[in-house]
Amino acid sequence: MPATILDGKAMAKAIRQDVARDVARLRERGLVPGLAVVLVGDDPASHTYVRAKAKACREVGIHSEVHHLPVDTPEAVLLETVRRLNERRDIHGILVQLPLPAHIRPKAVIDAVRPDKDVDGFHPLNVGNLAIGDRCLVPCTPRGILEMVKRAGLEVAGKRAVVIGRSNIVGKPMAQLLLREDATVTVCHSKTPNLPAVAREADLLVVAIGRPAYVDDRFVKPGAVVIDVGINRLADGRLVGDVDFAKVQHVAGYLTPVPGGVGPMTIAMLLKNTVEAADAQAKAAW
Ligand SMILES: Nc1nc(=O)c2c([nH]1)NC[C@@H]1CN(c3ccc(C(=O)N[C@@H](CCC(=O)O)C(=O)O)cc3)C=[N+]21
Ligand SMILES: [Mg+2]
Repeated sequence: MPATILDGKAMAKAIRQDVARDVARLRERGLVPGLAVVLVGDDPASHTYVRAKAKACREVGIHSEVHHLPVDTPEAVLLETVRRLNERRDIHGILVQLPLPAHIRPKAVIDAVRPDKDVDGFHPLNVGNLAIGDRCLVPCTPRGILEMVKRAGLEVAGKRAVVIGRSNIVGKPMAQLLLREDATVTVCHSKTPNLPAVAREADLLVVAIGRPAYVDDRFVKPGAVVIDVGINRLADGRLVGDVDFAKVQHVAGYLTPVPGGVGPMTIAMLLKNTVEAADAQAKAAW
């Protein structure tokens, strides 16, 4: 039996409708959630994502603004931009689009964002609070994946989860979230011996390694839930994930497509994080 496809596009649409309702309620109280996206340089993929984020904000009633800086912007100027946004009462979420040009230290920039406006969940305070299990802003992609799994009615507690990839943006926070949901979690990476055998233990397999169609049917236990975080643009313009969809669809029980899987959920969670940040900041101001 072929895998059930987890439709991230449809789920994200439903979430955006929920968020629109939440925004309307905040607006009735005179609170307009505001998101600032800072984009340095002219990377075409980054521009596409930033446009998608702005459109999503517009559709749910979140104020959004894009601060577009030239590729040769000094780090100090970027830091000053972030600090000005930190101090604005009308901006509740700040996202500095990654990757940054090589002359800018991403850590300096991530550390400069006020933790309560850090809608990416990348600041060390949010990372630490996620690990401890305290209140925090959770990174959008892992949060979107968990939301997808729950909306599909799939159980996480007690399951074997394997995460391939250990980035600070996806792999590590994904592992923390799954652990918090009582999964038994293994994190694998390029130095893991016999990766297919380890992956094959998973009831829930999350793939975020950034290699097109790397995970094939040998990595997948029959019936497993397979989440493909990859977005790889091939030379012919096609967008493919890190999972070989054609092969894995015959083995997996559930599978996310690319496009239309994790990507739209990431944007939906950015909207949710922005609304939650606005709500928390308004409460803190009382
Ligand atoms: N500070 C920061 N935060 C991020 O969250 C962040 C970032 N930097 N840098 C880049 C990555 C990538 N990312 C995506 C979001 C949505 C889609 C998405 O919606 N993709 C569509 C297709 C898009 C297309 O067709 O190109 C889909 O999968 O269906 C993809 C990728 C957020 N990122
Ligand atoms: Mg996707």
